[in-house]
Amino acid sequence: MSKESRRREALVYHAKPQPGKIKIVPTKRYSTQRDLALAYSPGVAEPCLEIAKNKDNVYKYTAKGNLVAVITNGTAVLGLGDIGPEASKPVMEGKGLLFKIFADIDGMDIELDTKDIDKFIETVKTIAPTFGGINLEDIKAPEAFEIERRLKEELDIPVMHDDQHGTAIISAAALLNALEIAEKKIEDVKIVISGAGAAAVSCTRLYKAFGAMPENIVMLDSKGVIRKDRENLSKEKLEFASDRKIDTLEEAMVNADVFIGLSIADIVSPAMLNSMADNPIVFAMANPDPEIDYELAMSTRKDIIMATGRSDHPNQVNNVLGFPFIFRGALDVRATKINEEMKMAAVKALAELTKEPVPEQVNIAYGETRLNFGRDYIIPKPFDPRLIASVPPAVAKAAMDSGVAKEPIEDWAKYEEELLQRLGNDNKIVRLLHNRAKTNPKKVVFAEADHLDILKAAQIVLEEGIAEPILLGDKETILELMKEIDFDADVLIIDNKTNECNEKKNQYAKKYWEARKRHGVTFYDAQKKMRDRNYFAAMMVNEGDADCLISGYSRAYPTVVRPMLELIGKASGVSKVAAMNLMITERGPMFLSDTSINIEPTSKELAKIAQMTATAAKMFGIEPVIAMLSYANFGSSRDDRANKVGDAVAYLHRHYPDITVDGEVQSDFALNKELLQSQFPFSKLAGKKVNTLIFPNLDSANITYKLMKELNQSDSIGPILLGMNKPVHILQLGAGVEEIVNMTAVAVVDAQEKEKRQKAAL
Ligand SMILES: NC(=O)C1=CN([C@@H]2O[C@H](COP(=O)(O)OP(=O)(O)OC[C@H]3O[C@@H](n4cnc5c(N)ncnc54)[C@H](OP(=O)(O)O)[C@@H]3O)[C@@H](O)[C@H]2O)C=CC1
Ligand SMILES: CC(=O)C(=O)O
Ligand SMILES: [Mg+2]
Repeated sequence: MSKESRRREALVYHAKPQPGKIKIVPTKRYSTQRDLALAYSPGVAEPCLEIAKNKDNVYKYTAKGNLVAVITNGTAVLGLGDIGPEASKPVMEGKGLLFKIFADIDGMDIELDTKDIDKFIETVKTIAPTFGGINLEDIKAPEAFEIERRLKEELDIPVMHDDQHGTAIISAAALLNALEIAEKKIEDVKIVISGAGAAAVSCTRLYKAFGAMPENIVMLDSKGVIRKDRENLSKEKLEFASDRKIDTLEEAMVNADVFIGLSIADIVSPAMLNSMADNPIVFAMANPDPEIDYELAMSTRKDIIMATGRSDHPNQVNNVLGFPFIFRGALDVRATKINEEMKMAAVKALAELTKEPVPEQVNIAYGETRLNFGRDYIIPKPFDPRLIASVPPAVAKAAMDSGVAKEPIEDWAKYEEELLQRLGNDNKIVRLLHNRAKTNPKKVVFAEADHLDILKAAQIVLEEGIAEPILLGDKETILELMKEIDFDADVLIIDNKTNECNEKKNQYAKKYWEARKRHGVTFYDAQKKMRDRNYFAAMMVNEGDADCLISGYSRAYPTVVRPMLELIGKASGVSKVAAMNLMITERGPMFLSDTSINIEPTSKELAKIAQMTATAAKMFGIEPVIAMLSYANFGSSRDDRANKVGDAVAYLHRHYPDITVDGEVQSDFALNKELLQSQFPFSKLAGKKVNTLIFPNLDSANITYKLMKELNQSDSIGPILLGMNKPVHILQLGAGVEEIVNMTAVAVVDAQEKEKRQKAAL
């Protein structure tokens, strides 16, 4: 993606559909008069009085315990410098977003319009009763040091300057691992630190705590090497002043083993890298642009172990890996501080986690085939779901052992489960899907490309690397709409209504006629059909001119399914196709079938639908646990409709013993694992978390998924066609851009899977 398109995309991302990145939502019922009488006057007086009696009750009755203030004055925003409180707000909202998605903490950004240390401290102290923790952010040194020190002394909630300690923790973990790979000892290595601000000073202090020798360290600020004989050094700079009689970065880099960049962009040259010792470790962490460009560094030396603060290269050494998890652990034991012991525990947990086998879903999420501890993987990836279960417990335990925890944890297994549940409702599965598509993008024909939303989606999938779009539709309209959204990429546009396309139309018509001539289709009919974009698009897929097809945006579902069934047909061994919806729910992703095709399936068809749904769930990296739903439980009714579901289960148990499936079962039992365990302990679902629901007929499935979508605002992907011979997917009438993008990713992954199966069959 070019810098200019990233700029535009970032601005639109922040501006639309509503400005900013976070909002506040209520967590309690509020619909009736009775609810409001509890939420507000008179009921609200009761918790007020309890808290007035004992301040600690504020943790029991309010959101304080999970609320962290992200506070700045905008004086050192990323590497952009002193850009002021308003301009820093997107970064602070971003931290709030990261707090939420990685650790389920509510992060509230607060931008203060003051550079006066006392005023800053006084303000934070005044608002501190609201919060469970204070995350100081992007405040320049040396003010940041005094602000943090005094607030830590004067407040009894955890206070952490993220740029200092978050960065120190992450970079120390990465450094320890990089040194292990380079086979060097921290006591021996020569370290150059570029930057002498908040981040650099704290990082260097922590490296010293892990064994780095002061005489091996050279630190530089904007004026060059910080020498002991330099005048007017702050006390923090003096702490790292060097005896060496050198002045420049160029001189400092000669024979250095480690370069730590916490300063500004583009100050390291290839020549400097070449002057470093063997297996040099280079952490160029300035944001958004590092001290040396990643590609430039990697092309300069092959033996380099390189990291940046950015997410678009391997080894992202960025405090995003730290602050969400450190505060999670601190809040969960009501720590009064974040102390050295807690920081060291976080470093060790991160360093050790890197050496554990990486779960497949992390590989998929990052489009990697096999992440393994080594030069390109010295620190876990932020989307690693194991982080939440590793770092907060380590931090919480250290808080307890060092005596700063007010509410110690007793049941660690339960705590770990609670941590994992906190992340149940995010968009991991969508991310996983997109990243999987990106590993091997396919050619997708959009059969209704002369619609704005389709074009917007096509632009996104192209720019994201999910797919290579082919735009089918009225060329003039397409070009006009593309101009409207600045979609200026060179993509293939096909207008099957024009004469330009006659050759292809004839070729496809001939093929179609060959296949259908004994079904009453004349060559003239076939030619006419090829003017219909769904027929034309289906032939493109059949003939290999496109890998997948997306249609249905502007037409009713059945009118689009029909030509697809006629031309593309079912996969071998499939008697009936079906459709599945993936719902993103509070309890995690759920697969629902058959939501769109089979009105009253027989028991055998129902079994087949379950089996196809199981295969599709695996495509999303999820092991299906299937409940076959009914109004009855395990033979409690002799009615034909309940028997049908019971027979389907018996068929599945006989023919597909590896699938975890049971029923017939009512939906409340299926979704409540304790209830099921207590009443039907013999069931294959007992004690398991059901993630796939197979409905007895189309009425129940379709009504349920639409109700969930509308009532719960659950995101839905689908209906995803199951059992087709080629990756063809049909949108819901008027689907939104996000839905179209997601369906395109489904189509691409479907194509990848079909390709894999074909290769395996050869
Ligand atoms: N990857 C990550 O997780 C993180 C990265 N960072 C990055 O680190 C950088 C510094 O942040 P922070 O410490 O908060 O900011 P500060 O403002 O506290 O410090 C900036 C430091 O950079 C020094 N500097 C400026 N120009 C040069 C130069 N040409 N050569 C050497 N040093 C120079 C300044 O020198 P002087 O003292 O003379 O003014 C100052 O010491 C930013 O780019 C930020 O994005 C920060 C935190 C986390
Ligand atoms: C990552 C971060 O906090 C910074 O660059 O300031
Ligand atoms: Mg920062």
